[in-house]
Amino acid sequence: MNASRITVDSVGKRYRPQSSWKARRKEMPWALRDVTFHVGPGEMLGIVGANGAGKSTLLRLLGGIGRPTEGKISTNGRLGALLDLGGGFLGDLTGRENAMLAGVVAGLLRREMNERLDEIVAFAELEDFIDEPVRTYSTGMMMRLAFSVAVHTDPEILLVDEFLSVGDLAFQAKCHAKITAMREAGCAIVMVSHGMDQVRDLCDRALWLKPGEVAAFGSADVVSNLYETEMRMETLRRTPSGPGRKLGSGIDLVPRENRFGTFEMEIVSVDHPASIRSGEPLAITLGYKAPKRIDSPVFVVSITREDGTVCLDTNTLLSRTEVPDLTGEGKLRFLLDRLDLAAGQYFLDVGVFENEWKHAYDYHWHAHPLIVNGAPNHKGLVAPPSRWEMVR
Ligand SMILES: Nc1ncnc2c1ncn2[C@@H]1O[C@H](COP(=O)(O)OP(=O)(O)OP(=O)(O)O)[C@@H](O)[C@H]1O
Repeated sequence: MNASRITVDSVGKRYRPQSSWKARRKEMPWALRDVTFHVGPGEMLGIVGANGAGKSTLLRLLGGIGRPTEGKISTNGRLGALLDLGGGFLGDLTGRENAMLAGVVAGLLRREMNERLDEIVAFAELEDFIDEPVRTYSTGMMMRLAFSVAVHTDPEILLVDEFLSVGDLAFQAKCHAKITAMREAGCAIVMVSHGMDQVRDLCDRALWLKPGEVAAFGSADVVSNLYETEMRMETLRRTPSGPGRKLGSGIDLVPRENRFGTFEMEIVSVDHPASIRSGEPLAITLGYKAPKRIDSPVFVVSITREDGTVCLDTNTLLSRTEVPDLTGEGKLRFLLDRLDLAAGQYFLDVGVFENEWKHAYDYHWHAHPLIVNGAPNHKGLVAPPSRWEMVR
């Protein structure tokens, strides 16, 4: 039981150029180099890194697709892989037929799959569509089916590529619960993710890849913090110095003081009440301006206390709000049904980020004050509705 499910020893991968004789003589760069780790039963490893860092290459190698150019990978256990969000399905076959096929490919008998199909379909919430061809499915439906099949084939090793970024919140919660149950049953999981919160929440350890090298490997908390620190440094490096700008609300924004980013896209207005009573709703409307098209940026809102304590920190990725590619000017609203904070002085920090968190386009830090009044019967940070009762 204690033996590793996955052992990766000094693995490197260099693709062979396919195109011309001339290209073939040129050496390709290493897509991966010197990667070493192991994943034991019940452990979960997150792989993080920017585009082209080698995450999918590593996941594919773990799944037995292709061979490492150097080093050795050994796996010990039945493999379930979810590498391309259901892209492996055949469009003309129905959901049921595809599920059956995927299960048999994963090593189950047809009889075993027949017994599990109802459960698979119910988990994927596709009862009404399972006999339709999958070409009529949305990406979300395909992903739900692929995930459901993968987790119902009793894998001892599960490889997943970004699956948790698709689908609604309720389904995500179900996936999380299923993953926890699988880990408790001894399944080793490797997940590629761009979301550091997800890595922190779900994974024990994380591997940060940069093109051709391992940038860090260790506890999920430490590695995701390092990754985020690098993102902050990159934002600072890219922030041009220049004149400040006054927002309509009278707020002064000064680059490198309370404003950071490349400013390829800007937050041009932040509308919110200057003060609210504890327990009231809060709406923050962000006006943006993007002279050139920005691919699905991530909007961020956090509420911090004067002393730097973060009271709330959320973003469109975390709340699974799809932000389309944006050009020109527009607005976006963040709504909090109630803000149960203790009375005091807070700041709304707002930002818009590159969709893989590589850097900020525009981030306003401690520029927008918010005063919370009321809540006389609470000390501390939060002040939800409360009462005392004598128990007899
Ligand atoms: N089949 C292939 N043939 C040649 N080069 C490839 C192939 N697949 C990937 N590469 C190259 O290997 C490197 C790593 O790519 P990989 O897709 O593994 O990165 P990634 O971290 O998964 O990126 P992304 O987040 O964009 O999916 C890149 O330089 C890529 O161009």
